[in-house]
Amino acid sequence: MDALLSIRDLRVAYGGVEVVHGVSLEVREGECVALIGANGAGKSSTLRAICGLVPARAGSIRFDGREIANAPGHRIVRAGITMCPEGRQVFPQMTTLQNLRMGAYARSDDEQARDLEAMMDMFPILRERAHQPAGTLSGGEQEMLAIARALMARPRLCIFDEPSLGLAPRIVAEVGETIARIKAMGKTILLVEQNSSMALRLADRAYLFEAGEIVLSGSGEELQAHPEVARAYLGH
Ligand SMILES: Nc1ncnc2c1ncn2[C@@H]1O[C@H](COP(=O)(O)OP(=O)(O)OP(=O)(O)O)[C@@H](O)[C@H]1O
Repeated sequence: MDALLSIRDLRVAYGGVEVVHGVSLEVREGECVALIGANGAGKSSTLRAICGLVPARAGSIRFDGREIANAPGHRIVRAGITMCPEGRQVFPQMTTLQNLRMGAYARSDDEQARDLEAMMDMFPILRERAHQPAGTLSGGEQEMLAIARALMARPRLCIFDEPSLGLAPRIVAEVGETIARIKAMGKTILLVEQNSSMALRLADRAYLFEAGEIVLSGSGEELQAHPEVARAYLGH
């Protein structure tokens, strides 16, 4: 079976300086795939190129059999790719409810109402905070809101960029459980995470980035057991 997302020889540059040097990876339907590696290794730049937020200097990004490299952002969103961005990026002045509706602005009112209920059931704290400006929510609550807002788009591929960043350990565990639940719902997930042990526990497969290249790939378990990964990224 063809992968849902298939990247071949992707190169990304900022102002002529290349930071992603020919990356190839795949995400199959229903999989949770993690990208791990040190700060600045090129994981976020790879995600940004998939979403059309930075240009692909070279290479191919195929989603559901169609080329999307350098396609306009709205076409990529319409194809079914939704990003839950680093730093949550909720709209601080808008209420929780308004933020959630923004996730589904392109869909019918009936569908929106149904999904809003489903999200409030999945994240009871968001029901409690429904009419509160999102900027007044705690970091963990904002992360849940950002995840729920991404799901409101009913994505075929849900991309998470550093969902645990800056959160207390207890909340990080909650975010991990949430991603596991989303995976159990059958969603396809691409996850970038500094917390390598959480990412590798969640992931069916993972890729290790170093200096703009993929240097290792395998199942989450294989990478957890790999001596170099254990030493450099898991602190064992
Ligand atoms: N907007 C930008 N302009 C110029 N250079 C950038 C820009 N964004 C990222 N870079 C550089 O590109 C390289 C790859 O960064 P990227 O954010 O993709 O890495 P990362 O693996 O996701 O790390 P992090 O976890 O810090 O986000 C780094 O050297 C970074 O400094």
